[in-house]
Amino acid sequence: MREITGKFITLEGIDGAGKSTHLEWLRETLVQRGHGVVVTREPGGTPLGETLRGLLLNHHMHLETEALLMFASRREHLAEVIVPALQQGKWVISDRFTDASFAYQGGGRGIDEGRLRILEDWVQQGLQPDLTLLFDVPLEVARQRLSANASLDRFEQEQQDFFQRVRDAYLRRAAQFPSRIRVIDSARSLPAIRAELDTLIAGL
Ligand SMILES: Nc1ncnc2c1ncn2[C@@H]1O[C@H](COP(=O)(O)OP(=O)(O)O)[C@@H](O)[C@H]1O
Ligand SMILES: Cc1cn([C@H]2C[C@H](O)[C@@H](COP(=O)(O)OP(=O)(O)O)O2)c(=O)[nH]c1=O
Repeated sequence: MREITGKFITLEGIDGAGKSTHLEWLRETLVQRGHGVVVTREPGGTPLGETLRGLLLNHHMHLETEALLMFASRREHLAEVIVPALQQGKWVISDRFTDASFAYQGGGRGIDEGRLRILEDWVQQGLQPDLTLLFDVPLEVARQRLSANASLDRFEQEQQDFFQRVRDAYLRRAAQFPSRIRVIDSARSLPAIRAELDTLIAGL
């Protein structure tokens, strides 16, 4: 297998935390530094993954089916997009990755963490992001930001207690992997957040 020479950055947080807002800025900043950059997302990132995303965001399904499809989409994404780009020395930025499965399917839906770890090992075979930016905001702030958005998907329509469990699970995971997952206080102004992101990516 070819060596991995690129860097893998993932963005995480509850819906409305501000991930998408920072994604384009991050891409431009890395391009300005001379890196080849691939921006992608989960669920999705490949033609098959985008079809699975449509089902995951709109169809009701058993909670374990949901978890399995998230990892099926991820398997395809790694094989078709993430690993080849990293082998070419590119920097890959993914809007969500496996921490989202631990937060939403684990924390939110209550799937046993051990089962998710089996899927993680199977699909990733040890590959982990170099840096995960966890955009963290209180639920009320995220809800207010989302309310500007007219059509909410199956996850965004969940109740506050669901998002509280998701946020708590993200923060537990950040405490478990402190050198990989950096918690960004996303209730601050955009310039303040960008200054912190700048420092974090400079350290990669
Ligand atoms: N730091 C911030 N301050 C004020 N508004 C923000 C901030 N970050 C994001 N927003 C706004 O909140 C909304 C949701 O942000 P978005 O990036 O789409 O969230 P996510 O991708 O995490 O669901 C958008 O309207 C965005 O402009
Ligand atoms: C990657 C992933 C996403 N999700 C959920 C979280 C989000 O609510 C949803 C779609 O993510 P996202 O792309 O952040 O939604 P949007 O485009 O509306 O900002 O998928 C999981 O539940 N598990 C996962 O493993």
